[in-house]
Amino acid sequence: MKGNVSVTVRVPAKVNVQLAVGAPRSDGFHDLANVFLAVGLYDEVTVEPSDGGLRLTCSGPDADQVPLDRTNLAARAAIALAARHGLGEPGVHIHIAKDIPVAGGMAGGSADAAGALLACDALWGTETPRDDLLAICAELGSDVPFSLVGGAALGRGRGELLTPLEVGGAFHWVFAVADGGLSTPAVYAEFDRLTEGVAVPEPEASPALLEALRTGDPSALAAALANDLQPAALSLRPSLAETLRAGTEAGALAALVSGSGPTTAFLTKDAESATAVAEALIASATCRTARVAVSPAPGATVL
Ligand SMILES: C[C@](O)(CO)[C@H](O)COP(=O)(O)OP(=O)(O)OC[C@H]1O[C@@H](n2ccc(N)nc2=O)[C@H](O)[C@@H]1O
Ligand SMILES: Nc1ncnc2c1ncn2[C@@H]1O[C@H](COP(=O)(O)OP(=O)(O)OP(=O)(O)O)[C@@H](O)[C@H]1O
Repeated sequence: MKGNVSVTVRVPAKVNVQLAVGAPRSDGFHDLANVFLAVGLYDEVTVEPSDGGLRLTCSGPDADQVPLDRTNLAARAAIALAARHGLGEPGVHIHIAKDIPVAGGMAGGSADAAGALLACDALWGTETPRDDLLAICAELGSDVPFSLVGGAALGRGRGELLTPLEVGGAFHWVFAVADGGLSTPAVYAEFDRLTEGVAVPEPEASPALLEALRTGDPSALAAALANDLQPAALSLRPSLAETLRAGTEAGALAALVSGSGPTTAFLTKDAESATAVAEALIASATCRTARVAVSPAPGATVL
């Protein structure tokens, strides 16, 4: 074990620039072609030794929506890592400084899990091999491996089998944060309901989209953005259509629901346009707030 220092890890949010969803599998998950892009909105996870067993605290504007018991994904990550090394019940205080919208389709809980895992590994000096960390991430949730890795990646299987992707430039985004969250399982269930009786094709990554990422071309990426969960999120939250329209009318190149929503994402041509779209979205009163962010962002990083 290393000394009594604290360790802080910074972890990005994500947007799915393509989310192709297949038919439901026998284990209840869906096979995906999930093109993840990490964006520069971050949670920070700090861990330090605790005499009182596992303790969790959270700060930030949405902190009251974050569970502070063992169901929190960050707590589950610490418990899983301790078990992997036979350390028993972890004596650790985990603090989450939360800036990623909660239940917003931006993988906030997954970010905290990846952050806690990396931070505890550093605090405890357990030096877990990267592949083992990724395997623990995959057990914690389908989005968690990407939160560790960051950048851009294609996720196959249920999203946990990652292939890194090249990104040729910076993309400027606006994220409109909605009031309240959407449950990810509920959105997948709505996808199943809406596609009942329809032959759902095998999910495939779009070559045009991968090329747009590779060349860093925002107009080409805007034309290729696609989210198969968007009709389901709109069905559960019809008011999101107004937010999408407000951002498009304000000059965004393209608009889509982020993952399972209800956060909506707007790709813009540059930083100046992103600021203008964010201001217009706030003025439209079709969202709680709007945030600008640049991608790609690095994965979980010890500060
Ligand atoms: C919508 C996305 O955020 C896009 O990246 C992810 O697919 C969701 O990933 P996540 O929140 O890490 O989801 P998990 O915690 O693994 O699974 C939660 C629930 O979402 C549904 N789920 C998730 C991933 C997947 N490939 N198929 C699914 O059907 C299942 O009902 C599952 O029980
Ligand atoms: N560390 C955490 N931060 C936020 N929510 C958490 C955390 N751990 C568990 N949860 C629970 O998970 C639910 C989903 O929160 P989260 O912010 O991860 O959603 P999300 O961003 O929509 O996830 P995804 O994009 O991966 O589907 C919350 O409503 C909360 O009850």
